[in-house]
Amino acid sequence: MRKIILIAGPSGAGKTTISEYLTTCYGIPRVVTHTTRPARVGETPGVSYYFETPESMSRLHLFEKVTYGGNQYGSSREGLDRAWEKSDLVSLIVDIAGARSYLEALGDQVYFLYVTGDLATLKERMLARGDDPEKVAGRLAGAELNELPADLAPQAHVLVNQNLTKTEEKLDEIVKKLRD
Ligand SMILES: Nc1nc2c(ncn2[C@@H]2O[C@H](COP(=O)(O)OP(=O)(O)O)[C@@H](O)[C@H]2O)c(=O)[nH]1
Ligand SMILES: Nc1ncnc2c1ncn2[C@@H]1O[C@H](COP(=O)(O)OP(=O)(O)O)[C@@H](O)[C@H]1O
Repeated sequence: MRKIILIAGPSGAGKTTISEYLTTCYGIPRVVTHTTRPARVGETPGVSYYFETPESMSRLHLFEKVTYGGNQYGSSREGLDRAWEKSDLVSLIVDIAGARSYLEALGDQVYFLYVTGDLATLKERMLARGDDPEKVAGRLAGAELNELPADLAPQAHVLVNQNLTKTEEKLDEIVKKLRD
């Protein structure tokens, strides 16, 4: 059965690191999402994002959509199917609202990985990564924190990403289980 590893959690928790590990070590592709914002220098269409117009965006079958800074972002059935053509197991980083939409739409095809860590560590990592210090506080409060809601907790596999080697060992076990 085709499956998707949904990766959610606070900023700085290690979602990108985990998604890249899955790609590098297991060839698990990340589902590419869509946006109406212009491509930045160095971004490749179809790799960074699928770059859309509001019109082409409206024709997609979107699981969920958000607007940031006047630009639309969304993940689509089409993008998921394209990733599934490459591999039966794919990953996608989503916020909690997105995770909810996928769990509702795809049920047991979803492996919901909730990555987290203690707030002091997340803050340190974001600053070390070069994030704007003014934005860091915002990302660790309110809805932006992407806390795990109580109703989604039974479906979540919580991974506390502290020691990277231990995290990678857990990911190895997860992939083995999902591919068996
Ligand atoms: N809900 C949702 N958010 C997305 C999607 N694609 C990208 N985003 C989010 O949109 C936000 C802005 O992305 P972007 O313009 O690339 O800027 P940056 O990630 O802040 O450099 C980020 O928080 C992304 O995670 C999507 O398909 N759905
Ligand atoms: N287990 C870990 N130990 C130390 N640093 C880590 C660990 N996991 C991730 N990092 C680093 O922390 C920062 C945030 O990780 P990232 O994957 O970008 O998080 P997210 O995508 O959830 O915002 C990055 O600079 C990354 O290299």
